[in-house]
Amino acid sequence: MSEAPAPATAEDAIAARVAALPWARLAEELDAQGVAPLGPLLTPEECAALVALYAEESRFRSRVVMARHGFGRGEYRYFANPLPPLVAALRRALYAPLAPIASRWEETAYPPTLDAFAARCHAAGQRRPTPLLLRYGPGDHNCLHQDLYGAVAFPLQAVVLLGAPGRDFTGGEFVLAEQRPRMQSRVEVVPLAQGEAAVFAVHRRPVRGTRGTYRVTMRHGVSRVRSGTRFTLGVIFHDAA
Ligand SMILES: O=C(O)CCC(=O)C(=O)O
Ligand SMILES: [Fe+2]
Repeated sequence: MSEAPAPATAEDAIAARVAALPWARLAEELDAQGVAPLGPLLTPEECAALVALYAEESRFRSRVVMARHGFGRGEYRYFANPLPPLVAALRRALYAPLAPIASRWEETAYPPTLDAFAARCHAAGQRRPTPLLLRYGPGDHNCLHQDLYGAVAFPLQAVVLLGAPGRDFTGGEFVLAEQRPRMQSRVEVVPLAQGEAAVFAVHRRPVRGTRGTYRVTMRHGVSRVRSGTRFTLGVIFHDAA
């Protein structure tokens, strides 16, 4: 038999897709830029199924209207446990190859599996799940921010664009800003197509300079949506207090 067996479940399919990514090259890109586009990760059907969940209130533990908090304009909802299988699979599969990078960056040992890291979060009182769906309409945007929810933090997170730019919405670019000590800030726009993901630094990353390694501060956000509605899935690995 020459063909690989078909994955038994949707979770297996996600795990196989994540495992097939070029992790050595992605690690180099994360080290150099603090962000790495992963390319296509979800099918248009999987994206549509996640967008459809947005209307199902019982799936979520809380809803945030961004303007009320000065976070920008738009809305997001944190999934309740149990997470949708696709989201749980993506979170678990992405954690494993990112843990060694996170350990290097923070000079500490992150556990090799998401379950073990979740246990660490829970022991610190961070028990609420953090994966979320975000929805932006015309004029909406997400101010530069860092997704930290307690003392225990994983330094990398992922985002998946669920709609098609140009068809479902215009504008709404994902952006990162890097603040270097005693220097002006640098921005990076990360173009994504429907179903494509990017991994990026949550709050800081190490940069090798001539006098050793120093840390730069990272923030991410979304530029103004010009038309249509933009949905994303955010995958944060630490749970919230
Ligand atoms: O909507 C986006 O592209 C960014 C969402 C975000 O801030 C996040 O996933 O943490
Ligand atoms: Fe965020």
